[in-house]
Amino acid sequence: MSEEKYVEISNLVKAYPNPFGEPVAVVKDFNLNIRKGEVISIIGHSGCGKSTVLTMLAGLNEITDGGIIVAGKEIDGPGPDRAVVFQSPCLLPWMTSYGNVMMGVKQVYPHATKQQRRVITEYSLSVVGLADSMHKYPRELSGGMQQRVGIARAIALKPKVLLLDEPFGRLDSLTRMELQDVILGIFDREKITTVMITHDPDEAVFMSDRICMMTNGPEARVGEVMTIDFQRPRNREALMETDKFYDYRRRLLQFLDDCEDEKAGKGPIRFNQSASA
Ligand SMILES: Nc1ncnc2c1ncn2[C@@H]1O[C@H](COP(=O)(O)OP(=O)(O)OP(=O)(O)O)[C@@H](O)[C@H]1O
Repeated sequence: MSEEKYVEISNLVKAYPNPFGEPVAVVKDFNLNIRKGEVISIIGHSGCGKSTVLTMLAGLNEITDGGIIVAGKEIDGPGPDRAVVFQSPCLLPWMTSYGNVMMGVKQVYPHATKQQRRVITEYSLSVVGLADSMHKYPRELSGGMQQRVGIARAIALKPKVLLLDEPFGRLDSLTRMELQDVILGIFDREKITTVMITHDPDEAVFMSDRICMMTNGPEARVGEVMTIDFQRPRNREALMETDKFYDYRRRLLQFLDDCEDEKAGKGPIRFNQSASA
């Protein structure tokens, strides 16, 4: 298994039926290789197919054509090697934060002792800053805290790949920044290979090693991949003082503008030819 191609997405196609039942390829010939420990953001206009790609990676959405290999193994349905965090954490309301995380831990570590499971659960909750709220029920937690439980639940499974589908999408901007810092801390500590969907160019630049920009659908594909050359651990204030941050941000916005122009028939997208997947 190659560390350079820890995740290999090759010629991925997804077709959904249109109202007449005919297949329409929403995503077509989507190619991307992801290194072990790398953090990749996927950005693109609404409806281009970002969640479609992520749910195929999660094994929750059937692949029409092409394939995905994770750590040397072709994926075929969901598995504990890939943990997903959605916009809403969907916690079981009758269980505490601890209970919600423990539930997944029990499934993934059936042979661990009670003590080992307790350590994993408590560690995951403390990593997301919930050491003092482990025994609270979801109704006693704010939206941001609930999302922290969702993240703890995902990392407790020690996944090979962490999949984040707009994990901060429903949060106010302050909570969003707090959670971005929590996730960045996890990247630094756990070095989990991560694919994250976002609509926010600043978030993409701040958090990613590379940003995969998707063209508009139908037949959406990788338009350009931009490497974000900032050291980790990252500090928001320091990054935002660099010209590089704004150069990256400008390029992202330019790409998204070009996609809009292409859709409006104003001409082809001027992809950056030096970028590669
Ligand atoms: N189950 C489905 N059946 C038919 N069409 C679907 C289905 N799921 C998604 N689509 C269509 O596929 C396209 C891509 O949807 P997807 O949710 O992947 O886009 P997205 O980029 O994640 O959007 P957003 O940014 O708004 O969340 C959209 O046109 C959507 O309407």
